[in-house]
Amino acid sequence: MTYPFLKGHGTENDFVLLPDPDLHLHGELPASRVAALCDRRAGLGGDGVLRVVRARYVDQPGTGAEQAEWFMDYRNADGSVAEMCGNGIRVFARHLVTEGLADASAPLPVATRDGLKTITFAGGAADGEISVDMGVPRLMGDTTVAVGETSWGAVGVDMGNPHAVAFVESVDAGGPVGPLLAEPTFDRSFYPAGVNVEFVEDVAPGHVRMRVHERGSGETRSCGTGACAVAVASALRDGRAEGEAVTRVVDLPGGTLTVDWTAEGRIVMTGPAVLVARGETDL
Ligand SMILES: N[C@@H](CCC[C@H](N)C(=O)O)C(=O)O
Repeated sequence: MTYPFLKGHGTENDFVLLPDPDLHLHGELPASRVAALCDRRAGLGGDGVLRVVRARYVDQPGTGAEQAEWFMDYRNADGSVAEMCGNGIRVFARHLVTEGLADASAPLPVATRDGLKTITFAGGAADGEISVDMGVPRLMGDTTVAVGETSWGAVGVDMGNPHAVAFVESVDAGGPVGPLLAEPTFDRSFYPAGVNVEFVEDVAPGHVRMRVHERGSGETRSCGTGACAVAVASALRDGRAEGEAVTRVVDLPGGTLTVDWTAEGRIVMTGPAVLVARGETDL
């Protein structure tokens, strides 16, 4: 039996897409199959899997499925389930528009485990940058993270999924953050479900640079929810007032994302999304 797939990325955070509109193709999609697909040597390779499902088959409360035609079923590379993926949802939207399953000229609602997200296509074009209303961030308070013997204070930000943002002198792999081959140490009572850890360096006012170690995927070239968490932590550190609109340009190893914190308190992330391949797999 073979299954259709596509491959795509958003700022080099890369995904295997599994079109499965009527939930016939991939069954339960066990963690072992996700991990096999994401394996970079024995599989297709990816930081995660995006299963494309019609929202009417989703009966989990809180997904917004009743207001959307499509549900993004996101899995990390190790097969674990995550609530939300900021780069993934842009790639998911690119796929829908490219296949004629959605219209780029209108806002596109997509159901996720973190609720309904609304996507807009720059200039209504099917091939431009994509913006996602990521909702209202939830501040979790202060915590600490460590790499080896070096620890930093960090800010907890919930973007639907959990983040710890640490400001550091330099994010270079040759510095204290290092190559991030292993998961940073964090407070498991603060993050009982694990955490995505972002290390951030200032570049210029309103402009930062980051690296990320993702829960369930290891170090990735980019993380959309992570960039949003970083923008929130950076704006708060710089004294953002309640109701003030601020923007952060966030450089990641795989590209640049722009994050707006609106006067209404919502986070809007903008960036590219690219489809690079399609085929069939028997994994
Ligand atoms: N790369 C994603 C985040 C994917 C989920 C994350 N690893 C988690 O487990 O919370 C993004 O672009 O947001």
